[in-house]
Amino acid sequence: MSKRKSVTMDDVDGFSAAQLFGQGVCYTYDDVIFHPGHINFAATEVDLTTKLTKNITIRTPIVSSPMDTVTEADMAIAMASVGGAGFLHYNMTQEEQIANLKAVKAHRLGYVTRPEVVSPDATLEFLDELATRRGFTSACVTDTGAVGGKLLGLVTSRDAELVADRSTKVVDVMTSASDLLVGSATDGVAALEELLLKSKKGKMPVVNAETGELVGLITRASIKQKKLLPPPGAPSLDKKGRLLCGAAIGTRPADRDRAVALAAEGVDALILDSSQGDSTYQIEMVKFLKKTIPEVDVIAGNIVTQNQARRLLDAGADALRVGMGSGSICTTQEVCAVGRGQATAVYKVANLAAQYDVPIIADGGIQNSGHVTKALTLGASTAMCGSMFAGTTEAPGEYFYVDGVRVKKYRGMGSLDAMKKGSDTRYLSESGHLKVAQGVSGTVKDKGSVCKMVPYLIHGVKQGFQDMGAKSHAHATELRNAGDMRVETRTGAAQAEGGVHDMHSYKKVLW
Ligand SMILES: NC(=O)C1=CN([C@@H]2O[C@H](COP(=O)(O)OP(=O)(O)OC[C@H]3O[C@@H](n4cnc5c(N)ncnc54)[C@H](O)[C@@H]3O)[C@@H](O)[C@H]2O)C=CC1
Ligand SMILES: O=c1[nH]c(=O)c2[nH+]cn([C@@H]3O[C@H](COP(=O)(O)O)[C@@H](O)[C@H]3O)c2[nH]1
Ligand SMILES: [K+]
Repeated sequence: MSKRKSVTMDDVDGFSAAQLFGQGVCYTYDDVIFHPGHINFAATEVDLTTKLTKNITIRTPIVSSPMDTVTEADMAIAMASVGGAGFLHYNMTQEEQIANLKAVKAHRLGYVTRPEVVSPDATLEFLDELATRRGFTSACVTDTGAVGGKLLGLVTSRDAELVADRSTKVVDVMTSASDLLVGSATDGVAALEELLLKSKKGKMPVVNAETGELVGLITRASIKQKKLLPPPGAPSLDKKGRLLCGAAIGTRPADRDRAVALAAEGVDALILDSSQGDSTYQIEMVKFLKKTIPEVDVIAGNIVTQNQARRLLDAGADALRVGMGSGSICTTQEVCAVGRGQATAVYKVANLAAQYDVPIIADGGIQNSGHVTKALTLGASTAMCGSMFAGTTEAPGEYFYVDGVRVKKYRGMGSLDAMKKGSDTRYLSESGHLKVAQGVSGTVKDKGSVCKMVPYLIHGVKQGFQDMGAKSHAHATELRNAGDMRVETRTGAAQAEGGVHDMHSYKKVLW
């Protein structure tokens, strides 16, 4: 018999999530910290495949928020390309939102996102204006002035720069289609890229060989750019092989028409975009949508409690969006005195939604990969980001400089700024002329492309899962439900210790 005294452990080392979140205190991501688990697999083996909604599975558990400084077509294309999803905002007309959706659905991976296209009658002056605003050096010319029109030619800065008369029409200076290197859309992207590289040319329009209609553009610069990015992995696609795309709508009567029109163009999921989703308006809307366009999944919200969740789940919601006042630009908790700490909100709502087999989206307050990891391990199936993706190349709006720093605008959808643009037709509009903002407007730094950011972010999350000993989302759920995933709160000093400290100076470079 061994003489060594048997080793005893404290009865309680950390808490189960149920214990921690059942004490009448609400916490957010930074308040809580997870205990490491046992590692017997590599971080690269972690599978983060998850449900966006009841019927949609995606490989990358991150989505972009339907805000007018975050998600239009370019962001939705980029997010689906890296295996996540984007939700088009609706602070624009129905026609504009449909045009954005069509651009996503028409996009082919490997092609330039939304190539510049002009009509043959456009003047060089018009081209100059476009170039200054959008910073491009060439444009395809089609009979309709848009992708889908018959390709007539290509106009580059070289064709146009030395022409003194700026009222000259594009048709008079362009290189016509018959003299161009043109690819056929039936060829794969790899073959098209090879053709372009071999030709030593800079750009190649790609057409439908039978009709001559422009399908897209491949450029030497875009091939080079792709080589600099981490491999994106499998994209998120719909049943027809097109990029997945979601969109937001409201709960006003006109939003019913908008929803039906979006469904006709192939939208995959609709978010009912509200700060407080537990309303008769939303319940009626969920029921209407499930009856009228059952092929489209409906995401209801925002909510933060089980009571709110139950009503929306009973109405038939296919996913719930969780978060009230947690967003970086949100002032709802200050203005309205309602909301909840985001970690508690996610945990509590996820617990109830799991009983309906409905996934939840943790929306707002995500600042780093650790927050995504916490959201997912507390029960969210995806994390929704606003500020993290604002300021990227794919976010709407142009860059400008503030105190020498390159920035883009980022604003809350309930800010006065956004309300002026259009959401005032709904936002607190019951009060007539009185407008009380529930968000702010400001700027965020240039962050480069989301196509580069997301793969690193996801790898950070995979490392977090590995540290906790969870191989997948389902495994994390198992550990959490069994009480094997241990969690504690952190004091202010512990939080400070967990961050960078005692440095004279440092630079935080994440990847
Ligand atoms: N997640 C969050 O913490 C917050 C998000 N936001 C964002 O701000 C934007 C605006 O949010 P909300 O003002 O909550 O938008 P909303 O459209 O849900 O509500 C605006 C007002 O219209 C009323 N309303 C809605 N449907 C109606 C109908 N059918 N008939 C009559 N009245 C109706 C609502 O009760 C509310 O008073 C959204 O993009 C939202 O995501 C704003 C504040 C907080
Ligand atoms: O109180 C608010 N006032 C607003 O004006 C506002 N606009 C957006 N949102 C919500 O914030 C989320 C984005 O949050 P992050 O920037 O932290 O990612 C978004 O996804 C929204 O849920 C708002 N909340
Ligand atoms: K906030």
